[in-house]
Amino acid sequence: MSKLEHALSHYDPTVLEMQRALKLAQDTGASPDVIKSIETALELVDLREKYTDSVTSGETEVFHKILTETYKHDWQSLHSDGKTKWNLKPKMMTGNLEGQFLKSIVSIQKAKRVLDIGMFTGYSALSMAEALPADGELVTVDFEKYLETFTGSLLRESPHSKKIQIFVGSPSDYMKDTVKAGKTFDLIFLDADKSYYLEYLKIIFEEGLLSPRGTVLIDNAYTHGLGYMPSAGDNPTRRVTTAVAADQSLHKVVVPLRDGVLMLRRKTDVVGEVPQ
Ligand SMILES: C[S@@+](CC[C@H](N)C(=O)[O-])C[C@H]1O[C@@H](n2cnc3c(N)ncnc32)[C@H](O)[C@@H]1O
Repeated sequence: MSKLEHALSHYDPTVLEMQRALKLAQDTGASPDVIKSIETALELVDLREKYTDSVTSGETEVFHKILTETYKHDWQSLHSDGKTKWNLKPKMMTGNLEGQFLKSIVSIQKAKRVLDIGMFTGYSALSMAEALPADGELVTVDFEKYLETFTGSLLRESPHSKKIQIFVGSPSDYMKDTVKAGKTFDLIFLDADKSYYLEYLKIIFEEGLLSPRGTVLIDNAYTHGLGYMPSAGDNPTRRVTTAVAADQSLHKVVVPLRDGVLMLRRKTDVVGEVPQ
């Protein structure tokens, strides 16, 4: 598979387990029918992904460039040389399927102000910015100083970058300052370090960062299975999803797209009224 296909199967634990089962079946001399059946299951996953991609709107040239440049870059050396805090990896990009989903939500929401936490090379930021009106604004936050120039120049390839503002630093500081300044966001996408999400959600819902009728999207609700595998034990993903599931003020839905996207809204914004 070409790297640029940017498929989900590389982190779906079910697929990894099926690949393991296939190898076990081959190594232990299982019947040809068993081997064929496992191969068919793996092929079906691949076909489903290709089908999903073929029906979904395709990516434009600028996104192809983001993908290509991100895959070409030597992130490992940057990290080893101390130029990035995180060992950044191309597979961290949201990619076309999720990008188109984010874009749809921005347009359905009729959002004018969007906050993107975890910029990396700007795939999610630009996907959402493309759906904003001309006077819309998207702020993308990342703690990696290195990305300011690298991602900034990639984003400038698109005219929609005029709506994008890059903030390098701590997301909670940015969020708190925004609340103090009396500004809100209509859509907030979280795609960074999950250990901080409960703190972000407090600022978003309790301190008022989210506009009335706003929406929050949290990426990696599955986190390669950490959200639901019994063997995974306690981890940041599960702490966030457990807290969210218990919060009766929120309407929540896990969208099983790529690594899972958790959509949150205030329940009062979702539950309709009964006609009198
Ligand atoms: C999964 S990537 C984001 C991918 C991006 N949304 C996209 O579509 O390509 C996570 C990003 O979050 C950033 N990050 C991680 N921890 C952070 C933190 N505590 N504060 C700010 N940014 C952080 C990383 O530098 C990385 O660029």
